[in-house]
Amino acid sequence: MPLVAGVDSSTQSCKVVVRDAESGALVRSGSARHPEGTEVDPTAWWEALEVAIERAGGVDDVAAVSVAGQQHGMVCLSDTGEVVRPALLWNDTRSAPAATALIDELGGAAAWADAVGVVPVASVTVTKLRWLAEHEPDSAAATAAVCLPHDYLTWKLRGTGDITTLTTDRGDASGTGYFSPATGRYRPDLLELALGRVPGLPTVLGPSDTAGRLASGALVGAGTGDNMAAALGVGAEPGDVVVSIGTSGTVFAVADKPSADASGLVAGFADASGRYLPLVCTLNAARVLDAVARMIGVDQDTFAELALSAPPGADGLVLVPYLEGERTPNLPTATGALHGLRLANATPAHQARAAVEGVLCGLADAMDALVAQGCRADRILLVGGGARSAAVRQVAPLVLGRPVVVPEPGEYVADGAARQAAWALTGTDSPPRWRLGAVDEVTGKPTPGLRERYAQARGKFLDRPAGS
Ligand SMILES: Nc1ncnc2c1ncn2[C@@H]1O[C@H](COP(=O)(O)OP(=O)(O)O)[C@@H](O)[C@H]1O
Ligand SMILES: O=C(CO)[C@@H](O)[C@H](O)COP(=O)(O)O
Repeated sequence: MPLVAGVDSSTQSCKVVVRDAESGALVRSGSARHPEGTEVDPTAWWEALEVAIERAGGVDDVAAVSVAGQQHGMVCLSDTGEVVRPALLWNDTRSAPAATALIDELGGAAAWADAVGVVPVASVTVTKLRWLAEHEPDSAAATAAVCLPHDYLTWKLRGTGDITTLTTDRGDASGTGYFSPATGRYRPDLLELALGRVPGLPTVLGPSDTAGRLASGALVGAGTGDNMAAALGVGAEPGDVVVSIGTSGTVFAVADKPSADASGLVAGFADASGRYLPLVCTLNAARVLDAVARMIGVDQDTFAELALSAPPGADGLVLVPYLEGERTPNLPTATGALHGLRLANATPAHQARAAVEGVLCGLADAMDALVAQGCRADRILLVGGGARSAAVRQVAPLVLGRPVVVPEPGEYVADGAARQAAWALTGTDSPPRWRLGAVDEVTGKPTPGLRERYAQARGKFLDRPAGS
């Protein structure tokens, strides 16, 4: 049976899986770390991809490969295909004032939601281009083409070196702020509004299209954004809500119609199957747990044990998790806060519990916003690195207020990319059916008063110190 490879070039690392194209069975895998920070030289992602491929036993024997990547990152290329400046990532908040200006200039949030399905916040690529034009005009002038992380890696894999051959897909393009998921077309006027001109853009491929070939002759699929790939990886269908706890916290659903939420809470993305992917994203998820584990001086497993040893609701201790500022709600200069501290709850266990509950309360708010947009939440699937935590798995239904289905720990973004590669190979109308594998259904009684207490606390925090 032919093999296919899927890549997840996410914020913290690059993961590669090699699977059987027909059954989806995992054959081998590898990963490599990415540099820290909210601006990263894209060549570091390429180097990490090469290492991860090697650790996965290479791709010389695969028949097709697809790349999924962290969304929104601004990759600027010169006319000879050199990187002009480090990419600004989805979690870089410096373009928040540019987002506000662009909203005003187009006539308000509803105008953006109608045009491209998203209301710009600092994460969205179009705001980063405005920041570039204002703060680094030389880099802006040197930018002959702009693309996204998965577009860049897909192009590097094909090795043409010619920026006119860049490709993307409608899923990732829908996170730029200059592509309309509803029409399937770029909005060059919005790009011009941001940057003052229209640089070269990747060609938008369909879900099972081929971008080109590797030197080995293997097909290169269209690739997509990491959340779109995760939806493919878990086989999400309308009625499913996926909650992903990675560097970002995301809550999303597959939908048959495009969405346009003028409140800006729900981003109306396209998916990787030809449908749509309304999504809410927070900047603060697994890394909040990492940070609190560090603060109390324990590893992940001890952190989870501590969190589960504290009572639900942490005896009133509430963590507002805005350590990175926040995107949903749109509070780019916010910081985190601990509220309700008393002698009785001043313990590592209470802090661990409050951290898990705080992150999940933010995602429960996100799920409410998604449901308010008309998405059904018949089944909730929990994935991402944070879902490896026993505390997250057990506390999730107590906060989300419904049973939660947890697939076996795995790399669902890379799996989704592999499934897309298999689809490019077969050329069928829909992606091949791969079995999801064992799932664990976790239930529990919702914690009384927890979300109300979080709602009381979430607006109370200090802003970041000036200049930081
Ligand atoms: N057992 C665990 N408990 C808690 N967090 C975990 C555990 N395993 C991994 N993580 C966290 O998951 C995060 C990485 O998740 P991942 O989905 O790979 O992120 P990304 O795709 O954004 O790079 C890291 O912050 C890591 O600390
Ligand atoms: O910005 C978004 C979604 O809109 C993020 O979800 C990024 O796509 C990064 O994903 P992870 O690295 O956290 O998986």
